[in-house]
Amino acid sequence: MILARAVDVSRHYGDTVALDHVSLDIAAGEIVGLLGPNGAGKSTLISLLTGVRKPSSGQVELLGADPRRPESRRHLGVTPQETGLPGTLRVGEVVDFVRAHYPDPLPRAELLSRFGISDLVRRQTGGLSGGQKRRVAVALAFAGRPKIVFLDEPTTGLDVEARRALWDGIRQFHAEGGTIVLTSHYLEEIEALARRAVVIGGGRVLVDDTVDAVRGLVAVRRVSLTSAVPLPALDGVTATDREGDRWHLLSPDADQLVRDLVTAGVTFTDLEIRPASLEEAFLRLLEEPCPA
Ligand SMILES: Nc1ncnc2c1ncn2[C@@H]1O[C@H](COP(=O)(O)OP(=O)(O)OP(=O)(O)O)[C@@H](O)[C@H]1O
Repeated sequence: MILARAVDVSRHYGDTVALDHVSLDIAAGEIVGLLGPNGAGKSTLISLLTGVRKPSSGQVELLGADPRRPESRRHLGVTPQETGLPGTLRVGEVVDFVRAHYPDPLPRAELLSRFGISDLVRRQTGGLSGGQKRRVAVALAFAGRPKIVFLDEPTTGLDVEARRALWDGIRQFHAEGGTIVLTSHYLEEIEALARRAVVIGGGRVLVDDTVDAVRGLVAVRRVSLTSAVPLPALDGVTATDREGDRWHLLSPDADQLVRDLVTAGVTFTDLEIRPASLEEAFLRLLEEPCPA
């Protein structure tokens, strides 16, 4: 059963094309990770699927109907990238306020304990730290026992322990049959939660595959070295940057690259190899011919 669907959807903001003919189905029981660089269109896609905005063209569906209809939205939970909590209310009061909008909400204590924030129940939200506010905002998406939840960068800015507590809450919801779409800038987060990853870049779906497959695509190494002489053309190198004598090369196979450098007789010093950042890997994907 398809819970959310985008069919050939585009969305423009003035001259900016935020989404460009995107099609996507989210089936019941899935956890789908949306990945992509800043400005790729992830938040826009979420805003269309949750009925906050309308597409410029194409169709969106939530639970088989227009996401703007209250009947569809009753089964929806959302935590946008930025949320405002009423600062003078206590966490317990905010939770009850949100719960009151749903026919069969989770009990307050259960919701708080699932997301590891029971100790905050009597605190005014205005006095919470940024990370604590974020945890409350994410928990609120689950208050009404939704069928599908959209989380836009749920754990950005959280420490490791808080992140794991939120992951546990998300996993429990999924284990009970819930469906989740989340965006993240951390591949680690998508790996921890999702099986399917959709990479969005320049408003288009670049890759829609298993997390394992996407990990393979973005597992690029950054090889840095100092060499006074220009480097020869090397197999597998997808990008080269030079700052004076310092060279930075991107390659999926750093071991082979180093062997090739030695074989080519290049004299180098200060060799450094590290994983390329996700942003570097996405830029590389964006430069490749689009498989979608
Ligand atoms: N309200 C708006 N008005 C004008 N342009 C917008 C608006 N919202 C988004 N955009 C533009 O649309 C494009 C897609 O933005 P979007 O926020 O959907 O990307 P994103 O993938 O969520 O990025 P990030 O990872 O930075 O959150 C960007 O070029 C952005 O500047």
